[in-house]
Amino acid sequence: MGGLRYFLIHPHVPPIHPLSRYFPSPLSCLGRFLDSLRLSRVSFPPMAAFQSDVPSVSVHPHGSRRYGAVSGGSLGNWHLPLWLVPNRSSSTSFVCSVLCLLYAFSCGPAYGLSRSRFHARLFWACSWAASFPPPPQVPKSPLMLIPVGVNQFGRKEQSKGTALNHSVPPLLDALLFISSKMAALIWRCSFTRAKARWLHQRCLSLYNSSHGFDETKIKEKLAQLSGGSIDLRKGENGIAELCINNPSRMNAFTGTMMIQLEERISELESWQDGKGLIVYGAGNNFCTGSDLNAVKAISSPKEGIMMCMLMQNTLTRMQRLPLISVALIQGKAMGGGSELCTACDFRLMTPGSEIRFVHKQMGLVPGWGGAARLIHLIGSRHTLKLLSGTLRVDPDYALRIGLADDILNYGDDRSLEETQKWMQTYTKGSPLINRAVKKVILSGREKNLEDALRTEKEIFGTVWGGPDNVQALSKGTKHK
Ligand SMILES: CCCC(=O)SCCNC(=O)CCNC(=O)[C@H](O)C(C)(C)COP(=O)(O)OP(=O)(O)OC[C@H]1O[C@@H](n2cnc3c(N)ncnc32)[C@H](O)[C@@H]1OP(=O)(O)O
Repeated sequence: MGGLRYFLIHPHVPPIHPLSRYFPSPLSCLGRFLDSLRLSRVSFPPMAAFQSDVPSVSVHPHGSRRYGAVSGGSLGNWHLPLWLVPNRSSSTSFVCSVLCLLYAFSCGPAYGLSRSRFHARLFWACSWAASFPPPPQVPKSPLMLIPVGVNQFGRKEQSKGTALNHSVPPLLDALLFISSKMAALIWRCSFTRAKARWLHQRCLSLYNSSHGFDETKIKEKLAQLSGGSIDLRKGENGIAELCINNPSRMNAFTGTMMIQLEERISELESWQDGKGLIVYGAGNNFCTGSDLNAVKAISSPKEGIMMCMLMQNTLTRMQRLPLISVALIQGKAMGGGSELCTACDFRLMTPGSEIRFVHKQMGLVPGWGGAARLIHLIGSRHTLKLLSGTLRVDPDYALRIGLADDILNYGDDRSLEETQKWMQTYTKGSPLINRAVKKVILSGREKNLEDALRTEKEIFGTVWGGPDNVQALSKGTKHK
């Protein structure tokens, strides 16, 4: 056993990039896995900074007799300890080299270096280092990979180093290129997935553990307050129907219903064929807010805030679905129920129905995001009237102040069918184009002008030359 064949570049500096807070596990898992392969890991103490960007890599036996080592030089101002891979079979070594590169590539961006700068530096230093020979005890191997290392001893040890004249096997370059490409590809895929998860968590939701939101704990509590259900039916026409189903309590939200609502919204988030969503209540009432029994059971302010965070997260995610959403309001929409209807894009009211923000009479203010959303819908003056006066908002009044978008003809079971018809005008065309429309509205509503314009451009890019666009052009569509 003797001699270095591969080693891994492992940034030693503490994570500084914000993303590294959210992705500790893939990197550390890979690191731990590499450790488990019993590679020799050499960690140099952190250095202050390298003065020069010029790499000076020297090759010399270092540390142990069993492992050759290469150290010294500068990779920007990075301090990079090494993992040394002793001689193993070619296949193990190859897998190790891919893992090492994967790790190195993953660490770069996570440690705050842009991808292109990191790659450029890595390759530059690698090719520089590769032009040096392996330590004398290392047998020549076509699979021998990148001896690169940077540490504060680099310069000191250069003089001690054994620089040998040795040309790199030409195959090395090719293998280095292929394995680095493979590693980059794997890294890019995993990073994209992780990024998507991260965006989903951080952007669609409002609260996470960094805000003191303990989702598991509040869900455990809510799970004890059972009754009712939230039912989802995804139609083949791309319109989903979400039913608040607890008619014996006028569709008031129990704890389990709050949990189920979040689960249904997750389902809708991954429904790629969806265009629209109708939210309605079972048995000719919309929803009368929190189940008063649940309100009593979670009466401590801390738990109340947690419940409020959960519901705000869920309703914000509902509002941010790429689906055109409509609240069908029959009977009563009261308290949290009135807040729920403000999280939809449109509100349709049946004759005799009412929306009422009764919170003040309950010694509360809206907590599911209803006040903030209502101000966006009808302005702060009308919102103040509705909240402070706990006014009954009938369909005419709602239409007048812009809270409702239409009054339906039927107040019974036919109202759902009528809502489906009403939706047709707004959900014509493919899911792709409908979702794109909703996305531009969302970005325009939630982002500042510059960011919204950029997002609009990106969404435009997803439909320009797309199937709907091509079809419209080939039909010679005229807008008479
Ligand atoms: C941040 C969220 C804050 C909140 O949402 S706080 C909750 C706000 N909601 C309320 O306060 C509604 C209280 N309920 C009422 O005022 C009345 O029940 C309501 C809706 C005007 C209907 O009155 P009526 O037509 O006379 O019918 P009723 O009172 O006999 O009710 C029928 C059954 O439904 C029940 N119910 C209605 N709303 C409920 C609720 N939110 N929680 C728990 N149970 C509720 C009510 O208790 C009654 O059940 P039961 O027949 O007595 O077993």
